[in-house]
Amino acid sequence: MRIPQLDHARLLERMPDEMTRLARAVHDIGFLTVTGTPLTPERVERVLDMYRAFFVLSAEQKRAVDMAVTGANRGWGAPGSEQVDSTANPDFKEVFDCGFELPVGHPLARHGLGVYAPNLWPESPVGFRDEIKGYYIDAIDVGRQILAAISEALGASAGSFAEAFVPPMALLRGNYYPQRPDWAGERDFGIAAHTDYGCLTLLAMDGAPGLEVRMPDGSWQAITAPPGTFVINFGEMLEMWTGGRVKATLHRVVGGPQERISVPLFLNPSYHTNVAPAGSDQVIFAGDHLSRRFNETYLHLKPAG
Ligand SMILES: O=C(O)CCC(=O)C(=O)O
Ligand SMILES: [Fe+2]
Repeated sequence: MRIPQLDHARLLERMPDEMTRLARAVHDIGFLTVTGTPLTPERVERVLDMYRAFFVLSAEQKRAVDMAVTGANRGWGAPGSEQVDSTANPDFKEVFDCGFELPVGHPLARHGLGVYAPNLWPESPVGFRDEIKGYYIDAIDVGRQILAAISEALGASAGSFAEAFVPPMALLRGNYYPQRPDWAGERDFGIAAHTDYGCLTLLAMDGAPGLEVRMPDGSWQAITAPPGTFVINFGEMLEMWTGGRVKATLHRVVGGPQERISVPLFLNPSYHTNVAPAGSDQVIFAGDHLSRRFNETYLHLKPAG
């Protein structure tokens, strides 16, 4: 089975064969690639270069924006700061996370919610904040367009979906994977097997190999994409919300001889969106699910004890 390759323009035009392929991809594999979005290869290269220039800074410099001394997940996450699989060791990747900042006076701002925590921006590299923030905004738009197409492909109205993402708890991450370390054993991963927590992940990467997807037959299939092609997958909330019609698929990075940078945009709905199966009488707030998963996986957010 192959991971389907879709075209953004054809999805925007709602071309029937592309919509059918989309509906199958979200259900059967839960992974696909998309080309032809407004996020050009040159733009993605610039974003990758910015993250690369940040990650090569010394640990001492990066510590100025270390999320570990905050109560949230904004800024730098050192190697070993996240454990996405409790049966594996903490991941050897390092990350930089930024998220949605609520406008001053927004009703949710009063609650000091970690999922809308203020961003931490490094002083170096120059231009980092503008480049990354700009990409964050535009990547959310592309993610929303793909979600709208999915909602229509599944027979729901795209409009009813859209308001659930205002304001989004979207998180943009830069992942840096060094070469797989000499000391790494069988429980050590760049990122251990996990499902993403939210709805849709729009994942850019530098073209180096590393990502593996758990296929329906249980095998791990390698996938890579050049800048400008996006790997799309789905998270736990969308699987719940759609009653399993969209799959949240396991994936991992074992790591190899080549270092690697990837940039996932995790598109999550607004805090009070009910992501319980549509039509059920359960209530599961998106913000509660996301906070719980953050608290389980970021070592500095784990409750003591
Ligand atoms: O690096 C990758 O390709 C995947 C990253 C990932 O799965 C994640 O950050 O959730
Ligand atoms: Fe992931």
